[in-house]
Amino acid sequence: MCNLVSYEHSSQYSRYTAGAQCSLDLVTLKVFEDNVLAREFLEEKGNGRVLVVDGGGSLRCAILGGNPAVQAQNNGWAGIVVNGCIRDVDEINGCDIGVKALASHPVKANKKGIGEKHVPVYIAGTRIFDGEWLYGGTDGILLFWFPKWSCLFENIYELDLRSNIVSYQGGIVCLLLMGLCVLYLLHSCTVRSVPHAS
Ligand SMILES: O=C([O-])CC(=O)C(=O)O
Ligand SMILES: [Mg+2]
Repeated sequence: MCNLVSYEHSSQYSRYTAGAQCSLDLVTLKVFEDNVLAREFLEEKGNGRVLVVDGGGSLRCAILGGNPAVQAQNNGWAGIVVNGCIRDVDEINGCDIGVKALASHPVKANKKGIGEKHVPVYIAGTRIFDGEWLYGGTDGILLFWFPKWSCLFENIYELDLRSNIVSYQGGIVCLLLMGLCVLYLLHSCTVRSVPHAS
């Protein structure tokens, strides 16, 4: 297990957790030691989204630097989660966006533009899908399977970028509830289909 360090502007992360707005849909990106696609994303309007960059956990160079982080702030992104390293940490900490990464590294990444956008990624034991919703806070990150209803099911799963602890408790409760609903529906149908003996 790797130690994940949190680079975050605390006010931003308290903004993530304040009020159950459920408004932070995430965008996924899979790259390896290359920062071009992340920069491309952050040049777009963020509209309060969070960019989740799976850099394969590489600790050999930084796939996010200060320039794109500033751009992300100016373009209205809410945060960036990096399964890899970042550089220009002081500049990033000065930005009013939440950034979480594994560590910092002074070396720049490649600029070949290789990677995949909007694909499922696997970070800290958790599969993360494009379009899911995310809350980031100083305690870690909460992800929600289905956006519109996610407010109803807190803690569907938790990705803690400091300790790598993933909690499925809420998800299990949610699955049990759904299972009970299915059983109830099946039971109702069965009862209705019994012919009257008269
Ligand atoms: O220029 C780079 O590749 C990385 C960097 O420091 C930045 O984006 O600010
Ligand atoms: Mg820089």
